Amino acid sequence: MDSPAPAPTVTPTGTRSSAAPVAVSLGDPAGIAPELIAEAWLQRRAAGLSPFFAVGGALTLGMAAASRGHTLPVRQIERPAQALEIFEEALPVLGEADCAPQFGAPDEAGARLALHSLTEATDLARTGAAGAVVTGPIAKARLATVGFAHPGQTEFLAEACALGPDDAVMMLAGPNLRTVPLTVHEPLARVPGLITPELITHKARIVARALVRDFGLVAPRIAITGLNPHAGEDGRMGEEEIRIIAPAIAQLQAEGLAVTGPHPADALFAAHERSGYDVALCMYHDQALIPIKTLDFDAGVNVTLGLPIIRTSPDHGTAFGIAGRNIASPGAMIAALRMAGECAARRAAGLLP
Ligand SMILES: NC(=O)c1ccc[n+]([C@@H]2O[C@H](COP(=O)([O-])OP(=O)(O)OC[C@H]3O[C@@H](n4cnc5c(N)ncnc54)[C@H](O)[C@@H]3O)[C@@H](O)[C@H]2O)c1
Ligand SMILES: N[C@H](C(=O)O)[C@H](O)COP(=O)(O)O
Repeated sequence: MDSPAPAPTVTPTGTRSSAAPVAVSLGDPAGIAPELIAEAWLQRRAAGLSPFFAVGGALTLGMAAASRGHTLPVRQIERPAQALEIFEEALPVLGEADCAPQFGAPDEAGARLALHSLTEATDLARTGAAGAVVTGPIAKARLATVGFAHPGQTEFLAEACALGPDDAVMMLAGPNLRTVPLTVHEPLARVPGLITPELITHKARIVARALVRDFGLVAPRIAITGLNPHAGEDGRMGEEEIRIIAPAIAQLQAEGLAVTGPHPADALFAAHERSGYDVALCMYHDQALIPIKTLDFDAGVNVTLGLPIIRTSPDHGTAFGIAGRNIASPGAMIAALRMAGECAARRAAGLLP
């Protein structure tokens, strides 16, 4: 692969000094999010986490911690800023919305609490009362039953920030890899019709800007995949690469971005290829998410690029099958909290435009 030199990075200083605490939404309370939020607070010092607070769910969080054999000190707060004062002693919880979940058995009350917590946490980040929002995983089909009309939280956040759905870009980031799905929660049969040069250039520009602003890369290298086997093999296995993807890449290169491709996706995630780029822009959901969840499941973070606010989430879902059983690993939740704190500190320090 055509591999430019590694992009230098700018590192923020004082990543624990973000002015406002991080707001955490509960996700589906019957899933693993509450126990992992509790576990992350218990590990806050060793993990070096910035202060955070949960939006609602004091009882839920206590029950979730108990399912892992912990007694969790929880303290109600009335304003986000109070989280900074008490974070060392107790897990701050803002608001009294709650339920008594049966772990592994999602219900309507839980879906309503999840939606309320997500909405409130997002609002707090939008107004600046929270420095970032970390969202617990939701089951989209269950939230749809209580009025959630979006394919996922990414599109919900875009609308809450008065942006179009394509202006909020999903990136999965782990220690070994960053990937972006160009098309996201779409049936596979629709994907070829959704891939356009405009969508590729639009999302690639958002990715490049965000990797500079929020991740401190100086000149991010973006590898763009093909859609078809062998990136179309010169048109013998599909023409999207020739008609759509290559012209978009040429346009981005003309703008001075460090973009390569279209790359055959099958080999792009091998170790020797990964050192040649900072992010892979892939054509559809599973092309992007299979490699990262295979390589980095326990430390993978879903981060939304292009928003005026910072939003991260663990890469996993609700995992109802293991909720409340002291099995779920807190690694990705801790990584999401850490990344939110670091990105908030970068923006607060104004290191980069
Ligand atoms: N950020 C989000 O909101 C988000 C992300 C992915 C999936 N989901 C939703 O979650 C629901 C379940 O999706 P799924 O089953 O495809 O994915 P999942 O991530 O919930 O589970 C996949 C597998 O990984 C295991 N697993 C998940 N998290 C784990 C952890 N922290 N430690 C150990 N094992 C873990 C599960 O037990 C399961 O075997 C769906 O409704 C989906 O929409 C939400
Ligand atoms: N596509 C994501 C995944 O599989 O991990 C996930 O569904 C989360 O999407 P939102 O952040 O848009 O809810």
